[in-house]
Amino acid sequence: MGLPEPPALGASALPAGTYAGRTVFVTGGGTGLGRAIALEFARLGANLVVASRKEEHLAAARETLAETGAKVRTVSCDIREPEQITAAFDAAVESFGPPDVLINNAAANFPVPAEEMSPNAWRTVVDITLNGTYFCAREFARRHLAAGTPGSIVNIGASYAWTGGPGFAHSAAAKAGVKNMVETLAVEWGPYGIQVNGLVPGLFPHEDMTADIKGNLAGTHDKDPCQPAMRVGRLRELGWAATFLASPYARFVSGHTLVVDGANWQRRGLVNPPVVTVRQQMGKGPFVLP
Ligand SMILES: CCC/C=C/C(=O)SCCNC(=O)CCNC(=O)[C@H](O)C(C)(C)COP(=O)([O-])OP(=O)([O-])OC[C@H]1O[C@@H](n2cnc3c(N)ncnc32)[C@H](O)[C@@H]1OP(=O)([O-])[O-]
Ligand SMILES: NC(=O)C1=CN([C@@H]2O[C@H](COP(=O)(O)OP(=O)(O)OC[C@H]3O[C@@H](n4cnc5c(N)ncnc54)[C@H](OP(=O)(O)O)[C@@H]3O)[C@@H](O)[C@H]2O)C=CC1
Repeated sequence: MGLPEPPALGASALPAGTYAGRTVFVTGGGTGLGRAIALEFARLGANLVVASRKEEHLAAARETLAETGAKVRTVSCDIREPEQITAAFDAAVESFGPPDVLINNAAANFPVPAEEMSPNAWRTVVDITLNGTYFCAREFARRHLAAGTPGSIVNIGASYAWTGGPGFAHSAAAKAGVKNMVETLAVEWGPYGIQVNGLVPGLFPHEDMTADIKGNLAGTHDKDPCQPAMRVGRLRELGWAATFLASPYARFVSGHTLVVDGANWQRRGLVNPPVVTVRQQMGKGPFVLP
């Protein structure tokens, strides 16, 4: 049986128009989870700013979000580059005024045994996932602090921030940093009216997943018997969680990371299954020095 299906796409837990006149800035909002989150804000009346590197992803955001009637601005931006983030926020202000909400969703990840990872591979993932998230939060907060206006930040995380992530040493370490940053920034910026929370998706397969991650999830299916929920997440479930966390109804929720994963990360057996190394899971033979 498992956990019941949620209400249909288009239903909302929040009143219609909750985000009317508000602007939401979503990094990586042209694909996958970022786009699903942006869509839920758009349905609730927000203006959307979507920032990422690739024009094809920005075009996908414009197409999806236009269907809701929302006003959308897309801007090319690599979140590793603070000056590009500043320019992206300038573009947002030009279109809609200062963003009220920042969804720090963009991230990078690929499976690789830790002993095989190049220094540049480590740096790249940490630079996008941890540094980029901080640079965006910094840009958002500096503008609000200077103007004396409130705001809300939601950082998208991953549950291996707590557990570690064999095969994902770079991303797991970066996401642990992202979760820790939520707790620090919520305290530092709360006095200025800025709420900072985290949102951790469980398994939410989608068509935009990179080939690496798709390969890693081969065998997963809709009614996944490996999940305590006996199913994977539905994208709208994440959209509802994000729009709640950033809404007026969650103003006293800050410094919290909400996990939406059907309890998957808590899963333990009475008896441990045999250990299968990351190399074996990836079909690799013994490590040899190059
Ligand atoms: C699982 C559940 C949790 C999910 C969490 C998620 O985040 S899902 C979200 C997932 N979504 C995304 O990740 C979307 C965004 N991801 C991306 O844009 C790319 O995957 C990126 C992260 C590589 C960045 O691109 P870029 O053009 O900036 O970088 P670049 O191409 O120049 O590579 C830099 C270095 O990395 C190396 N390297 C790369 N791949 C592999 C590999 N498979 N193996 C080993 N190494 C690899 C590459 O060789 C190079 O090192 P070198 O050779 O110089 O020593
Ligand atoms: N899908 C899942 O099951 C899970 C996802 N997550 C997290 O959810 C979030 C979204 O993941 P998902 O939708 O699956 O992944 P996607 O690969 O679909 O999305 C990643 C997005 O980040 C953008 N991005 C990547 N690098 C940069 C950069 N340097 N600058 C600006 N934008 C960038 C990409 O756009 P572009 O290429 O145009 O730059 C893309 O839109 C991530 O934080 C991920 O870690 C966590 C746990 C599970």
